[in-house]
Amino acid sequence: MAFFSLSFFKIHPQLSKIVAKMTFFDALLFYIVHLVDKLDLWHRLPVLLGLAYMGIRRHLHQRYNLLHVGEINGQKYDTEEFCYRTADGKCNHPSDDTVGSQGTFFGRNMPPSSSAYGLLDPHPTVVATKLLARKKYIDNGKQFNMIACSWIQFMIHDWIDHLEDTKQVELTVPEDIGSSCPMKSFKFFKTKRVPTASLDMKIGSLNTRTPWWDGSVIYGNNDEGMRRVRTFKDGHLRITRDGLLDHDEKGIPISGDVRNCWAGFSLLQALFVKEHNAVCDMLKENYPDFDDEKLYRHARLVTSAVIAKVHTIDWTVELLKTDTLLAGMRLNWYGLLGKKFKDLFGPILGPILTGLVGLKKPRDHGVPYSLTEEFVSVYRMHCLLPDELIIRDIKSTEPEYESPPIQEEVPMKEMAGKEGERRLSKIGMEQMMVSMGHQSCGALTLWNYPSWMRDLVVHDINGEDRPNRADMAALEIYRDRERGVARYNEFRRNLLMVPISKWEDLTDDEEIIKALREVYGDDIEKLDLLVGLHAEKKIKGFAISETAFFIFLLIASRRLEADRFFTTNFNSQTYTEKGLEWVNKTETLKDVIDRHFPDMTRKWMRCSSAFSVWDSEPNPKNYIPLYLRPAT
Ligand code: HEM
Repeated sequence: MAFFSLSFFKIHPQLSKIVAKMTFFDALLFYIVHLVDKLDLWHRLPVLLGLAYMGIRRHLHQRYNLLHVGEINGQKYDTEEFCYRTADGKCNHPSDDTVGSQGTFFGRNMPPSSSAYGLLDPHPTVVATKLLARKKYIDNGKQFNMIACSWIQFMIHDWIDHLEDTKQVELTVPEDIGSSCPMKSFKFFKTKRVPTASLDMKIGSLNTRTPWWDGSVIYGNNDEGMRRVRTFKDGHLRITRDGLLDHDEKGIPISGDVRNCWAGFSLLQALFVKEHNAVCDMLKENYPDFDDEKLYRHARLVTSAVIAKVHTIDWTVELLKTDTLLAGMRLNWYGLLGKKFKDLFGPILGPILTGLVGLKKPRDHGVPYSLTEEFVSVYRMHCLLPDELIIRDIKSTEPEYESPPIQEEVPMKEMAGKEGERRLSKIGMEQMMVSMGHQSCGALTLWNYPSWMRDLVVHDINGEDRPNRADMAALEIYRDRERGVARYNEFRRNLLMVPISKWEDLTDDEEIIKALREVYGDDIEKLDLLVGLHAEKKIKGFAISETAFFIFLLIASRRLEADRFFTTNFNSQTYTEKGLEWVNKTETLKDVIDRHFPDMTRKWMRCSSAFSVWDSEPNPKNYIPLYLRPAT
């Protein structure tokens, strides 16, 4: 019926303003996308049509949702000389050595928020208490396990972290909700705001990690970090005999990034150190004249590509479990013609037919590569974390594929920081991996923010405990506002989405609507982004909101196509023939686990991906070719 009402054809004035700046062709594409959105249709279309929709949307975002922050003043350099990933991310962009290096600006996907609401409107602790705080743990069912949860933290610590100011802020809980808050007040460092020489974006913030997909989570973000983790023998990284990370005299792990670590996160770091060292050994065997430096550089390229591939065609496919997204993610890596064609003939036919990886030249769509403020905000996924980690007894003599029995439930707080490291060394790598594989992680929904994170010991950049604890739920609300990230409805409009016009457009849940009214009244424009993302009705199969997904659609491709080492230099000259073969033969996290623990998945994993709950059913066989499948 909505089809025939006048309001159906109306476009929000902010959207009209954006469309007015588009070319005629792009405006036409926008109207197609907008019509499909109004009918809430794209995710219900057959795979090929769904892909076409995503292709058009990504094109529009590449044109209208990439904003550069800061100056562009790097130097030209010799790309032949720097045909490896440098310690601080310099020398990747083909003509500007600084793009994407440590300490460069976060970009933006939209202008800073234009709303006039204050930093404390409504108070972040009120939002946290009334809308975010966990009432009862809600999990993700069989779709996503604790390895998947740790994986995304592993990625975040590869890509992004904001530089802090030396000035502190104190948030004091208003009296009327005081009794329901774990802390009466808490102090934290402001985000450092840095002036830029640019006229459009006068201020921005800096990324202390290298935003490239360069494995900095295990290799470090600069020369000093890189030196800490290397053994300088045979290209290897430091690891202990039990296969876990080494620690310094204070008990802090020695790895590329150690801030706010917990046992599940350091487990993945250790797994990929093992992977790096195994690549070094393979290279040494095949290229005996390679010295330590050459082995290290090539193994870093290979291991970073394995990480990027696992994320693209394994993790993301489990996060967004529909045929259309399975096709979309495989298309990004292999193209429409698929793996067999690409393995045989190489990436010869451009992005659509043979994928983004291996393109002749990197593509940044006219905007130098960085990760963005909005990307950080949609990755605020602390609700994935449970209250307890369930440790399984893997020595039990249960028949194959039955879940190993529960041995112990450990509060997550005890699995974090130095205490978590101590516990992990007792549990060991195998038992921890199998346990995490069998536990579902938390769902990204309201009232599911882990209570233990509302009184959290936070780390500084060196992994040391800070004296001031934080209410993370309230802090996250504050951070988005402080950084000028648009609130939910403005965010949607800037992303060319249909805005909500009443709470009922966001959710059918009456209890949630009542709580939203209590906090924001009837002012839907005031709704915080984090709350909106967690309240939004989800597309079937998606563990995240559609709004967050559209940022992913843009950035997931960009991380590959803007990187010289996934495009021009994704070849056997740069990676070595055997190195490239290693990447091409590794498809999933299961492949990596199998390499280092040959019996583990055979014995304990029943499902198809290491990111789903391990005792769940494997994906059913589907004889219809992927691209010809109907709507799911
Ligand atoms: C035990 C596990 C974890 C702990 C203790 C932890 C703790 C923290 C802390 C203290 C911050 C900085 C807060 C601030 O000052 O703004 C932070 C930031 C962040 N965390 Fe986590 N986190 C954990 C897991 C995760 C997971 C699973 C994700 C999933 C995506 C995640 C995503 C983020 C993001 C996106 C930021 C913002 C980074 C930035 O501001 O640049 N974290 N986390």
